[in-house]
Amino acid sequence: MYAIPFLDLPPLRAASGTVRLPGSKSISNRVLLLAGLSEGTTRIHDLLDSDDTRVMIEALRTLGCEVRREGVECVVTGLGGRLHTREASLFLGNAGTAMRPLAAALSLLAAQEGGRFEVSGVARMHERPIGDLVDALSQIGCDIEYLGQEGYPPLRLAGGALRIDAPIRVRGDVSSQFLTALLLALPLASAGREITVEVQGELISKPYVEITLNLLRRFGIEVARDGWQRFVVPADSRYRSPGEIHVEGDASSASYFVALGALAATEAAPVRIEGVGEGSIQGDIRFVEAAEAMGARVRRGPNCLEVSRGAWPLRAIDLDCNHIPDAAMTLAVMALYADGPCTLRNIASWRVKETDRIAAMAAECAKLGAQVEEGADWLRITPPQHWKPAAIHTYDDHRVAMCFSLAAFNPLAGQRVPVRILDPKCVAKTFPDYFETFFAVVQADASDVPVITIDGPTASGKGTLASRVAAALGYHYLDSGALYRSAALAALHAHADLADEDAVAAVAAQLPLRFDPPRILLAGEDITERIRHEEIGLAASRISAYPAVRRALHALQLSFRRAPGLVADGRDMGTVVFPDAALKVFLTAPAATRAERRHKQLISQGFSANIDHLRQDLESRDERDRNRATAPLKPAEDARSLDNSALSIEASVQQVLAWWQARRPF
Ligand SMILES: Nc1ncnc2c1ncn2[C@@H]1O[C@H](COP(=O)(O)OP(=O)(O)O)[C@@H](O)[C@H]1O
Ligand SMILES: Nc1ccn([C@H]2C[C@H](O)[C@@H](COP(=O)(O)OP(=O)(O)O)O2)c(=O)n1
Repeated sequence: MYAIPFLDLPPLRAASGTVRLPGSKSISNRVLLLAGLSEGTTRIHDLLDSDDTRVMIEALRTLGCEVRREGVECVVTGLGGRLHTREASLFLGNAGTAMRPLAAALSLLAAQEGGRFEVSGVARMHERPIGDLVDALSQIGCDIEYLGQEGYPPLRLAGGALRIDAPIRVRGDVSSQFLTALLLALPLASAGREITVEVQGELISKPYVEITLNLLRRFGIEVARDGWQRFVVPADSRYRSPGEIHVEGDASSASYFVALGALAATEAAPVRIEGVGEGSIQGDIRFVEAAEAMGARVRRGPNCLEVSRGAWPLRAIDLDCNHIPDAAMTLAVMALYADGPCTLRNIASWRVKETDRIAAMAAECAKLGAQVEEGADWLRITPPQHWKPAAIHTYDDHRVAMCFSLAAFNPLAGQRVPVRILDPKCVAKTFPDYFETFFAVVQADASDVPVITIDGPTASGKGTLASRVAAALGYHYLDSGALYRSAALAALHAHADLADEDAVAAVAAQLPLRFDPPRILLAGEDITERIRHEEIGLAASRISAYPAVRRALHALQLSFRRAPGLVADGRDMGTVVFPDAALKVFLTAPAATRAERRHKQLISQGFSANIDHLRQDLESRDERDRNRATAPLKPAEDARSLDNSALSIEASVQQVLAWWQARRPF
């Protein structure tokens, strides 16, 4: 996960490959709650592991459920429909799928058995309405207090006395989650009586209610419905664990990859999405039809989709999006690539989600250069004439962050601007590895992928600086010295004569190296520590003077240049390997300082070392690296020099980041 302040996406041109979706958030949290209320044990396969499921699991544990992770499975031993704890405070983050149904279930249980619970969340959760649910529960005798603003969490669920003698009325036109919460919880109060729920107003987001009914059925409860207006929970309903249950991939998360295919994949090399497909119970699967209307070519399989570009530019649409409220946000970004203005209608529920999503999508699309109009429940987007490099604010809303990754495909619309995603870690709500998954299936032109080079003499701190700058930017990291060291070690293993340039180059050309950061494997053997020995450093310095060895390692070094970007350290990164790097740094410190640093470093790693020998070795290495004929150690003409002898590591990192920021267009 990218726990960094921003992530810059370079201009992207193509996409292809396979994506395995994380589990659906809506299904995961419903299944967790139902398993938690059931008697016995439920083994859940493919449960989503994200912020929202974590708060649900913590809440269930607090209430006395046993929840165990067994590898990728999650095993829940439920409460059997009765309270085990009569008082608790539950913190539910920003998870609407935890707040609403837990508030309903705990109000009913507290009213029946006596109990006192408080439910709260992050600041945004306290701005998300819950009054309609509280009203419905109050009608039947639940005692619920608002602890902050009326109509919003936090709540105290303080008991009461249930009287259910008439249909329970609940509004369905703000959020379908209120109805879902009631349907999930009311079986708790069904002893000796059936319970009817009547929806007031036109029910929105019906497919989510369908998921609820479907999962209740899997847990033994058959709710009857009359259209979308009346629902009847049978008398004496009991939650019965199905024993095992599989969670589908998240259909809303699939939307980004469907869009990716529609924008940038060919039919011969489509984007393949595994985890949802034909027969999915999630409403957002119908996003696929909207994408097809815009031009996507989609092949559906039982548990997969394959998507490629059909029409180009995409076709503009005017669509009622009520049935796909979450996935429809993705259409707003696809609209940037359409052949005219796109209008998304009937999306009032966007205003009460993680953020006001209509306002957010409008503001951020406008930053990219689109013309945007919005109404209470609609949004119209006209594609940009000129795309602008924009820093996309994400409002702590995972979907805003994921949607705008698609804006990086602007080269397909004739532009070439990077896109900055602020606070990228907000995707953890539903898809912690979103960007890693995204980068694994997108391609950029190498020349569009930014490179920062850090060259300098031995022990100047290049590796330390470069790896930290890479981590701060979410970029890949190339330690080119490690390649020369690995080649030297491989040559020694192969008993090659280090004086024989051709023999060493032959080994270097066939290096069975694998990078599994921070580990380096040579033919499967972990050589991470081994190559740090001084004798390997000296051997590396020797063989690195051979032009044939340098040629043999050239392509391997270039292959590290992948989206979103690269920080490379070595001797000739800025002069030879990446001459077009966007920022070049030449790092120095006096030999005495460097010898001291290396000495400390080796001692702390448990190696013995003599500082005078180290200094001599270091100076002779500098000498050889500087004076060799091919790719000698020297600053590139356009490099910035940094003498870090008086700088802390952190100060050097900040200096390089400041230089970098000054070159970015945001
Ligand atoms: N700016 C700095 N100030 C003090 N020590 C540093 C600084 N940069 C790096 N070091 C220390 O110097 C040692 C050598 O750094 P390293 O990154 O391995 O150098 P190189 O990759 O240039 O050989 C490490 O122990 C590191 O922690
Ligand atoms: N781009 C590079 C990187 C390293 N080398 C050579 C020169 C160095 O003496 C060895 C080992 O490099 P490395 O960066 O790991 O060495 P130090 O940690 O700085 O001592 O490889 C090179 O010639 N070109």
